[in-house]
Amino acid sequence: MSDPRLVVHRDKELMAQAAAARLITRIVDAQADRGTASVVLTGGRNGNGLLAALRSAPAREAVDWSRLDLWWGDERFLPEGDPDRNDTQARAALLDSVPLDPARVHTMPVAGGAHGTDVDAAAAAYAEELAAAAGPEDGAVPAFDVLMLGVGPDTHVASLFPEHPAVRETERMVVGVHGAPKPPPTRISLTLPAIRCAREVWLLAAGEDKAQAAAIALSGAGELQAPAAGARGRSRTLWLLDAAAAARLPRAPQPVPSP
Ligand SMILES: O=C1O[C@H](COP(=O)(O)O)[C@@H](O)[C@H](O)[C@H]1O
Repeated sequence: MSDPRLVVHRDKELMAQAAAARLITRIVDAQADRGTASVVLTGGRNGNGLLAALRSAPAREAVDWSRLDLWWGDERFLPEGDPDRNDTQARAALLDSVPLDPARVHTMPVAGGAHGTDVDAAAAAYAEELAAAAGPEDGAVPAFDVLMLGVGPDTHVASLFPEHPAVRETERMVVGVHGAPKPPPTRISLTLPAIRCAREVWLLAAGEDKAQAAAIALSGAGELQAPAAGARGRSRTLWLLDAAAAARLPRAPQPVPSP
C-alpha cells in the first residue's frame, strides 16, 4: 500500500485541468501497456469538475474511448436518470460527449430497476459484475488503473461516512449504505478493501470547505473516524488539492507555480 503524496494547485479550476491532463496520460499509458484501461469515477463537485475539464481538453482525442472501462466508486440509490445520481451528472459532464463502448460503462444499479428498492441486492449484483471483470491475477475486483474519490467536508469518500457501518466492512467489496448522513440516505458504495485494489487512488479536494477534512485525513487520523485516511492505492496514493483545501495542512505545500 502506498503512502499519500500531495500535489497542490493554485485554484480549483487549475486543479481540475491538471487532474484531467494527468488522467488522459494515465489512460493512454495503460492502453499502450495492456490494450485497455479502467477508471473508477467519483461523484461530487470536484469529480464532475475534472470530467468537465477533460471534455474541454484537446488531448482527450489521444484516448481510445472504446477501450476504456468505467466504474463508479459510489452511487446515490435513486431511479435511472435522476439528476442527483452520480452517473447522470457524469454523463452530462463528459460521458455523453465521448465515444465510449456502452458495454464498458458499468453504472451502479438504479432504484426501481432489477432489484427494486433492495439496495443490498443491488450492491451484491455490482460486486458480481466487478468479480466477473477481474483478471486471474486480480482479487475480487479488477486492479483499476485509477480510482478517483472526492473528499467530503466530513472526510467521507465514496459513500463511506465516518463511524458508519460501511467503513467498517472488511469482507465485501460493495455494500448497500443505509441512513447516510448526507442525502440521499440510501446509497451503494465500494468498500475500503475494494478501493485498495486500485493501482492508483486519487483523492480530489478543492475549496475552503475541504480544508479541515484534508488536514484531519493527512494528520494520522484513523480510517473509521476519517475514511479518506484509509483510501490508498497499491502503487500510488495521490491527493490533488487546491490552495484553499491545503490551507490547514500541518506544513502546507506550496502550489505548483503557473508557467
Ligand atoms: O455524495 C457524495 O459526495 C462526495 C463528495 O462530494 P463533494 O461535492 O463534496 O465534492 C462524492 O465524492 C461522492 O461520490 C458523492 O456520492
